[in-house]
Amino acid sequence: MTRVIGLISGTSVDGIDAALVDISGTDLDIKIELVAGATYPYPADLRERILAVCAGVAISMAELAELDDAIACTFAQAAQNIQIGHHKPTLIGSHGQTVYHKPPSQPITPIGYSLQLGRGESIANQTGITTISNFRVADIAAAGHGAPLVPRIDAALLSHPQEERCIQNIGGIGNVTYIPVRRDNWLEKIRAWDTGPGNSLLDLAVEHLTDGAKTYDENGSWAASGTPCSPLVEHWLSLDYFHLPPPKSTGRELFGVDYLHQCLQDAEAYQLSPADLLATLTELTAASIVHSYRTFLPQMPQRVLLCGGGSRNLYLKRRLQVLLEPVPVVTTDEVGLSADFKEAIAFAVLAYWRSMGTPGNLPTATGARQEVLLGQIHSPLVVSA
Ligand SMILES: Nc1ncnc2c1ncn2[C@@H]1O[C@H](COP(=O)(O)OP(=O)(O)OP(=O)(O)O)[C@@H](O)[C@H]1O
Ligand SMILES: CC(=O)N[C@H]1[C@@H]2OC[C@@H](O2)[C@@H](O)[C@@H]1O[C@H](C)C(=O)O
Repeated sequence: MTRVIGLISGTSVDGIDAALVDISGTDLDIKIELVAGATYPYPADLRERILAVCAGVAISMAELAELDDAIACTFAQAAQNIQIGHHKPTLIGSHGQTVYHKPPSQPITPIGYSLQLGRGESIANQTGITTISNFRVADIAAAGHGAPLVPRIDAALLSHPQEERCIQNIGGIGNVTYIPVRRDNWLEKIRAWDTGPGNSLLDLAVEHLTDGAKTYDENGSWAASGTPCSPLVEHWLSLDYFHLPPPKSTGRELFGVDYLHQCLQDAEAYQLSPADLLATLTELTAASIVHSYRTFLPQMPQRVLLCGGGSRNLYLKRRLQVLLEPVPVVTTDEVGLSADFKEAIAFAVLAYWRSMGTPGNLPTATGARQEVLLGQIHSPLVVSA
């Protein structure tokens, strides 16, 4: 058994999800136990700086270096905090903070680009624990998107001998892993891609409507008091991304501030109330997820398992249930895997696999030419007495 810490801050940039996990077994036959999980919010000024960079604000190289290390410090602090009261882990898997993601586009740029800040060498030195980071670069070097990487962990932890499942993460961005029944050549039949916006546009809209007083629509109650505007959703669904066949990945570069401004402009013609606007943006998330299943899956799954912060949005969950009828929609908690900490657990597992020489990507998910080892290993400095 190996005790590992998994760390990630996702595209919502709300804070660092940390999971302390005991892992045993090999490759897809692993067992995990979540010993502790916690979210450590970013200090407000650091969050603002990250969001500005994500939105394309220019910074100098010196500022970039400073930001990289400020993020590494908060990640190292999260790793220190999650260990309190527990035996020390031997490994950290840190995703870091994505600040830029450009998928490959054939034939112009066959190699994509994805930048995660919060350098692993700094986390290793601050914690005294070997840290694996930069998980996306090896997949990108193999002509993959470098995302989504969680599908192989979904396959290991959530596949089923009799049930076809979709695992739907709803973070800032949404992503799905379709897992056929676990038999024969099931691994080759897994499909995965980023479905489009998760909470990113909703969060930005709530901030805009409340002048920054609120950052998200708690439980989806505000949207639930409105009505979605169907013609607008139909119009938004005509965006190229939703019709692009997988493998595909996206980020705040597409579904960020500029896209929301376009949505607000489109909405003016319909004179929507704030609640109607939020209901319409929520519907875009739900409809784009379901549209992508109906368009790109070999068949509809027997069950959908939700995870990520958006699984707490009860209105969004209800809309998904209605659009997916008769497929049941539940959360991964209901099958024993934490919906809040699944991504952090995934980076603990990726670090574990890297330490054992096991590949972490699924070429059918990322489009990479082959399976590759993911992550760069950073040993802590040995301080001589
Ligand atoms: N109780 C709640 N009600 C509604 N929405 C919620 C609730 N709790 C969290 N969320 C939403 O979930 C978001 C955070 O989700 P999560 O932490 O899964 O995203 P992320 O990991 O940053 O993104 P990604 O998976 O794209 O990298 C919040 O920004 C908010 O929009
Ligand atoms: C570049 C990047 O950070 N992508 C994230 C983002 O957030 C959700 C979705 O888009 C997913 O593709 C990915 O994260 C998860 C952890 C993944 O790689 O599976």
